[in-house]
Amino acid sequence: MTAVAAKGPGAPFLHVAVGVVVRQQQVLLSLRASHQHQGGKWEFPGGKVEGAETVLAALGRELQEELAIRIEQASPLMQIRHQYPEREVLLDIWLVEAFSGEPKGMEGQQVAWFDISQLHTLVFPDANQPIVARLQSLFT
Ligand SMILES: Nc1nc2c([nH]c(=O)n2[C@H]2C[C@H](O)[C@@H](COP(=O)(O)OP(=O)(O)OP(=O)(O)O)O2)c(=O)[nH]1
Ligand SMILES: [Mg+2]
Repeated sequence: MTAVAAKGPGAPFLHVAVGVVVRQQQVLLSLRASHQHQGGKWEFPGGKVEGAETVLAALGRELQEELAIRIEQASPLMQIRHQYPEREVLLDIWLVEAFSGEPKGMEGQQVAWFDISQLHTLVFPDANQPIVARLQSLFT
């Protein structure tokens, strides 16, 4: 069962597996559909952790479903707890250092590679700012 959205301290939060897929100095992003929560913003691909799944298993499943790639090597990068007005999320963020297949938007979403040095020009969900900062310090 997926944790449901609710407000306030101690309330259930949404556990989200997030993949920072890197290749050379670039990172892969997907555009969230306008009808989604935080729609119209660029995201790191991923999605909700389901049931008893590990975060890495959830990430593998989501990257397969959304991009048709298979993770070959990944390591934990950071966690971010963020309270949106509508819901609280725990982003479990992994660096995906190797993968097989060529990513494509399997759910009709726009996907693109961006130079890490250009990430500051894009609009991300509010929770993501620390990820962008970390990547810029790691890759420059
Ligand atoms: N994937 C992803 N989600 C993010 C990022 N930043 C951020 O705040 N989120 C939030 C937005 C959503 O509230 C939540 C992800 O939930 P979601 O509903 O899109 O997950 P999902 O892919 O399982 O979607 P679905 O199958 O239910 O459509 O995490 C990010 O960089 N990537
Ligand atoms: Mg998703």
